[in-house]
Amino acid sequence: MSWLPPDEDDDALDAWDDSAYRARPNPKANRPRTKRRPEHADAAIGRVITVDRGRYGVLVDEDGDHEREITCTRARELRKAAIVTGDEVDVVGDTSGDEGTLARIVRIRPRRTLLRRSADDTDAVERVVVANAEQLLIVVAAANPEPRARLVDRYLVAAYDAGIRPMLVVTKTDLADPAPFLANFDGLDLPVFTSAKGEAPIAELVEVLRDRGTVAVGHSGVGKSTLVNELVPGAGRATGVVNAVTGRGRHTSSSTVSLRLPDGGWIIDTPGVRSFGLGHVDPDNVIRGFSDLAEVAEECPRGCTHLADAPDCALDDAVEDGRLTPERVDSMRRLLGTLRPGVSRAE
Ligand SMILES: Nc1nc2c(ncn2[C@@H]2O[C@H](COP(=O)(O)OP(=O)(O)OP(=O)(O)O)[C@@H](O)[C@H]2O)c(=O)[nH]1
Ligand SMILES: [Zn+2]
Repeated sequence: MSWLPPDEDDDALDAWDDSAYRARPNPKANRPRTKRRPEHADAAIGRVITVDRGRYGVLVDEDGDHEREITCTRARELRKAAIVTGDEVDVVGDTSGDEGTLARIVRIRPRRTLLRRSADDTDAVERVVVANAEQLLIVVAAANPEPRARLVDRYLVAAYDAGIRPMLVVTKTDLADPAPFLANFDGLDLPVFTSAKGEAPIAELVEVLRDRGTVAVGHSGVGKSTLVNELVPGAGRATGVVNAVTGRGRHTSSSTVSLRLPDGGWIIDTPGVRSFGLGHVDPDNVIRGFSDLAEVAEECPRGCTHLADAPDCALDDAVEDGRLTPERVDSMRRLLGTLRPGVSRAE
């Protein structure tokens, strides 16, 4: 994991690091660093709930008598390891959380799941989005902005790759009938919720979100923050106005934040993105995100690429006999085409 968020300026962080003085020539300071460093056995455990330019908001003693949010910096020994919202971390130093105090994250605990994306499909460098989430709430609008099945396909691939259970919410059903769009996902074991202005399915969502960590993703302007604000009264997630011409939202929520649900569990709101690169995903794993196709592909010859030019690909037979729609197969093939270098795309 070599990715460092672009807003994390290493030099600025060093100013807070107690080992920064090592940069000055000082013969007496030449002892190995490890000897000077305590093992941090007394470290407190916390959950990262906000990340903002090298500062981490960490909740310690969660659900305990002394639960508090403290502000942390990162220890130099973590080097460039990305610390993301949802990470469980060990913190040392002043963990009182008092005004003006700054503790230090010294370790990232093993992650149970990891949602990742890449800048684009040809870029194998992954960007860690969120750690330890159990569910992915994919939010799309029935209109304004127009829903894109391919973006949802991408989220699904990322979810399976991360070991996270996906769910779909279609908002703005007061503006358009979501049925034609939803037909794309008929063959999937994908829980679907619909939401209209003033009629969000809050009670249903509260049930599926309860006591779990859920990360909400979606294109800018789909109404994700509106939904999060209803789920977490007082969350104050900024909501924006969608440009009537472009259908795009202004970038209103710009950071990834964990919010505690009143009935238990966490919802992690992420900034709206237009694309979700999968350059880090092994092409062989892509089909797992298309579970309706994966089932059929079991009948494929060994080593089948499932691409349009693959001989005897079972996906073609399934389209012919109506078990699969051409759109579904095409959607996966396009995605595979962008991930497999050198393979021509049927665009
Ligand atoms: N008609 C209609 N409008 C909605 C609905 N949900 C949200 N909106 C509007 O859509 C616009 C965008 O909503 P936001 O909640 O800011 O969208 P977002 O997905 O959080 O956008 P970013 O913060 O840019 O990521 C706002 O003007 C909302 O009032 C809905 O169900 N129906
Ligand atoms: Zn095949």
